[in-house]
Amino acid sequence: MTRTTISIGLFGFGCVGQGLHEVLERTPGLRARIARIGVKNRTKARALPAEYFSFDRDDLLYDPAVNVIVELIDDADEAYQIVKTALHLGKAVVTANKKMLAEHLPELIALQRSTGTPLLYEAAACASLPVIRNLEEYYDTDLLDSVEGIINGSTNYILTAMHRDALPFAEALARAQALGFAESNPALDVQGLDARNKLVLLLAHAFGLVVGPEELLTVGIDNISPLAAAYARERGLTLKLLAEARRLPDGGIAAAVLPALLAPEHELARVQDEYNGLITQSGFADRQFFLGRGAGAFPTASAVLSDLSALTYGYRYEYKKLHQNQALALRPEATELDVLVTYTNGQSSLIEDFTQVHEQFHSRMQGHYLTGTIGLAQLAGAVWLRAPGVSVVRLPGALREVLAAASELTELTTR
Ligand SMILES: NC(=O)C1=CN([C@@H]2O[C@H](COP(=O)(O)OP(=O)(O)OC[C@H]3O[C@@H](n4cnc5c(N)ncnc54)[C@H](OP(=O)(O)O)[C@@H]3O)[C@@H](O)[C@H]2O)C=CC1
Ligand SMILES: N[C@@H](CC=O)C(=O)O
Repeated sequence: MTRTTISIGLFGFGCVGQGLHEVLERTPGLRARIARIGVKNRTKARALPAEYFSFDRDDLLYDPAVNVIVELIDDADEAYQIVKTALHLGKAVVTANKKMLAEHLPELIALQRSTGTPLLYEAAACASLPVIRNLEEYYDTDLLDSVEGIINGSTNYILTAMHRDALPFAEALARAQALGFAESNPALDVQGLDARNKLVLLLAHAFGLVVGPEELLTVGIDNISPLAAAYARERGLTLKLLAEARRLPDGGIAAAVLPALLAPEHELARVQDEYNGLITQSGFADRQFFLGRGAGAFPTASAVLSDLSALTYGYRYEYKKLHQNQALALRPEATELDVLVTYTNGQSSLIEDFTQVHEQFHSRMQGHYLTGTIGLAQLAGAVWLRAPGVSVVRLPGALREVLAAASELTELTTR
């Protein structure tokens, strides 16, 4: 789309939709105007005159004056219908809906190709951080080794408030909701599912690997035990929710979302409040660190604005790495990691799933913990992982290849 004037059919006038309205008012350089706004609740008071609003999606989708659909609603199923219809109608789409994208990515990529219509979604991963376009355009896939980071603003806000301000979990979450950072269903944030949905997008643009969200091991911050928190505190480690995707030496990819303990000098340990931080590691550029606000009305709207601007010069995702990497696959069975597991009585057999146990602690009052090395596939399939009273946290260190680790060990013992 290379029109100079964008006429927007905007779906959603909540935190991000209203943020976009204000951002557009204050950005006269971009010739974009909101023609109509699709919302759901007929009785809600609105900050704009009633004639702007419609409760029928077809009023926007089939309006010949609308040439771009911006989808900013909190209902992933309805969003999917809107986006699909818009692409079929040849209307460019900008969306921030990572749940909808992660659940339908293969179909939406195919649809962009068959209709020749662009679908941009920079705001859907890390809000204000320009990660998608960077991963898509800047890094050659052969040189990119890993992306790892804090990619959910609400959980980082909650963990910061609990650690720095000593707020209880429920109060910290309530503040994240009041500030507009959390999803309408905050379980998506605290259970790690929002980070998982974003990781699906990062995998596609970083490595050309399209996976279903359910293929990624995901553990949130809703189950961190007091014993795990005490373990971190006593050792001066910082708890963060991390998403990681890493190329293995055999060419496969290891990826997961897990709470993790970080040494205080780690860049990500210093990412506070709703900020996100993403580290890329690549062959020649080496280690790079992106930092910025990962949630909120204006930071998210700024990414939507950037996509709108990109549409005016004909930008679209080409998914180049997807074509280069047809054989790439997730390899959880070839990956291991070090974890801390805290548990209550009756779960002691979980020790059998570990390839190495480093430490064990048992207390009738405080519960039990062990630290050790476990395969990613083993962890993902463990029945005890979701059992009441069990809490799993990654220890410092990357996801790594099982065979490489084993051969390093042999090398060490034969020296
Ligand atoms: N908040 C943030 O920081 C970020 C949010 N996002 C994503 O942006 C999207 C919007 O989030 P946010 O603005 O926070 O959500 P809000 O809950 O603040 O607003 C949701 C909006 O969607 C509208 N809506 C819901 N269902 C429908 C429907 N069936 N038809 C039409 N309109 C509907 C609501 O209408 P009504 O006004 O009538 O209730 C409301 O205006 C989500 O996908 C979210 O994941 C992405 C990055 C950051
Ligand atoms: N709920 C999300 C909003 C932005 O994507 C988050 O907290 O990161």
